[in-house]
Amino acid sequence: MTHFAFHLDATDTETAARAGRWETPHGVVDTPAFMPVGTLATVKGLLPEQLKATGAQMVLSNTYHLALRPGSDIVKEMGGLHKFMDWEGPILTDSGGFQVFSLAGLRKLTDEKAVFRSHIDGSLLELSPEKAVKIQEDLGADCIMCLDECPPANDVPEKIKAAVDRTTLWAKRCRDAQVRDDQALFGIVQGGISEEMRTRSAEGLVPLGFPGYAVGGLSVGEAPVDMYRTLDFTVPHLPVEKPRYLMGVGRPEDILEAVYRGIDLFDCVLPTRNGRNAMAFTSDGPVRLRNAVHQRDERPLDPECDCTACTRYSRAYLRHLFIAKEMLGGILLSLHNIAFYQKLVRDLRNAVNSGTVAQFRANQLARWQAQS
Ligand SMILES: CCCSCc1cc(N)cc2c(=O)[nH]c(N)nc12
Ligand SMILES: [Zn+2]
Repeated sequence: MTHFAFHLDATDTETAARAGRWETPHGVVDTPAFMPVGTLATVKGLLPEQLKATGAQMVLSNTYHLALRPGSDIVKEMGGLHKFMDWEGPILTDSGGFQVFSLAGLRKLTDEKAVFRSHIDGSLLELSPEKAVKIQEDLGADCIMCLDECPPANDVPEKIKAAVDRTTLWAKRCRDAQVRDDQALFGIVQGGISEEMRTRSAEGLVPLGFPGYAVGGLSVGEAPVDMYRTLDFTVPHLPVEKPRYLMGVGRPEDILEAVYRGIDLFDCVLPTRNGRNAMAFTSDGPVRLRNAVHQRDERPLDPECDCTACTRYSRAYLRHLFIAKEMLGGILLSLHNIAFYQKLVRDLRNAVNSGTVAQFRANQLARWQAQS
């Protein structure tokens, strides 16, 4: 693995927060980093140059969806994901397991593989560790994920344990199935909200020597306090010198709390999904643009934001676009929300470098809570 290096530039003195740089074959990722989700090889409604202008360096795509449509073979024939979607920066793909459990009609799950029905045409498909790696090698992302089993947060302990052990078994098979040497394969820690099971999962995965580790199995319905407590006893088991990725998280306050606990990488559909639904994250909390209160409001959405939506348009105009069902509304608000998340992680990086994370967290939470 000659193409990756993670440099820890600063670690906060009072908290587990850190700031670093992750070198990948398609460029450097400054951490903490937020990765916009482009499930079907597009961050919905945004051109790559618009995305780049927000400060986003790395984006996500989804193995399950792309394998079903257009097919990883076609993406490979077109030159791989970077060329296909014209994104020059680093790309991460998920392994597909999470979507098989959450989206597809799971038909059969054994240690060997998962058999499921496509949510598109109902055809019977199967996903094994070896197949998940092969699909991600064909797609050509820089960072790929092991096939894992993510149980519901409130599943019974025996099922959480079984998912941990299957995830470790599958991680070994994924590592042994790799052919390319220019992709970083991450192990995914499972274990629900149980300290014993999280420890079991980390102690099974860390000796396998992955170049980075993801914390999976969270943001699946557990209470925020349970997510934060789980991070408190999971992150210390992960190697300090390797990147840590918290999957599917989250709200701005969740990212704040997770950076505080030592997480480096994040992805979440909230900025783009909420943007398409007229909900904006701002420095003073959420703003719902369809609300009549904005009808004659000439102020910008967020005076502390320098994105296109906030520098060129009023709240009145943004509300008009949504009421008129104009597609520009969803585009502008997706752009703004991603710019908001990029500013949040940028401010957090600066707070780590200046040793002020605890103060930044207290001030930010007070400001957001004052509005809710
Ligand atoms: C493009 C989607 C990226 S993150 C999806 C995701 C989200 C959440 N919340 C958990 C998991 C998980 O436990 N395992 C896997 N593979 N993926 C997860
Ligand atoms: Zn903005």
